[in-house]
Amino acid sequence: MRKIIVGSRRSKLALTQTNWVISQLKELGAPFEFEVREILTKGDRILDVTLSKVGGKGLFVKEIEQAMLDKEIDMAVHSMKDMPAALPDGLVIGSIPAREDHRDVLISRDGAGLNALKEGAVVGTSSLRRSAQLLAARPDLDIKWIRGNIDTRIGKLESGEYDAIVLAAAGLKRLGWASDVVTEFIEPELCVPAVGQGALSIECRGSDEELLEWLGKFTSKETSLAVRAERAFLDVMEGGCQVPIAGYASVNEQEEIVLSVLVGSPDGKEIYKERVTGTDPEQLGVQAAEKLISLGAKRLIDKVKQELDKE
Ligand SMILES: NCc1[nH]cc(CCC(=O)O)c1CC(=O)O
Repeated sequence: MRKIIVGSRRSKLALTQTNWVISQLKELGAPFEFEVREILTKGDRILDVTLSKVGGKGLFVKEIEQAMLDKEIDMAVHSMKDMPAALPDGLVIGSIPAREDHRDVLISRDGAGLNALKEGAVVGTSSLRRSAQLLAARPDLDIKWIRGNIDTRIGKLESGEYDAIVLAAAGLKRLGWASDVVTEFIEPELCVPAVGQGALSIECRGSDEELLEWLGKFTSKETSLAVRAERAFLDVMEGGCQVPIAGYASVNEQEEIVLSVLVGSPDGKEIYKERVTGTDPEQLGVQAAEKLISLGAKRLIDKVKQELDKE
């Protein structure tokens, strides 16, 4: 029986996602043995500075992709939102399973939701996207950087370092946290999620037809369409981590893709937002990007990039 080596980051979330995919493949009857090989990525090593300053997207996937090209591993399960828009030659996304909750959540110490947080409350987040949109809704908030895994973040909230924290619902749910730890689920109308948030990407070599055949069996058609539209948008914007960029799509009852996108300044004072509907995911992503660009979003991205280069 062929042995599939699955590369994974060492975090609890990454290993949980990896083992979930393996169990799905086994349940489908895939004729493979599996071995999980842990890989330490740059994103895991760098914990002391904001990720936006050390090269943005791709930090969690590059080493894993190299190991796949070198045939040290055969496949890997990533959080879709950690994947850059472009894949290296030779690798493909073999499966996009059905999406987990796409929303961000707020967890506060005293049970106050976003609107009820006290004036100047300290809110922990590690994403410019969240910071921009939270500040657009509540300019008085004191956004403070927070990193570490979910347990660490909740620990920092409980110790009083923060009045509230904002993180992805999907991570919490996958790790089995009960939804009663959540104070408020933040809908996309208030905070557009990150491109790919809540979705998984199963990557393998494009030449591995045997594995691809099995991976294709648990692809979700709806999630694939949505994520393709979001990533086509991301590909045009090329924002990486430096600029707050958000994109979320779903498929409606008429089987059309509805894509909401946003670009803003980190302080939330300048926000560009659009919603487009269509049937071709790649065209729709490009159309959304062009709309934002015509509103002035590209100027904002270039400005933020220049400011970072100066530092
Ligand atoms: N930024 C890191 C990250 N990458 C993927 C998830 C889990 C949620 C997901 O799969 O989208 C998280 C945690 C978070 O944002 O709170």
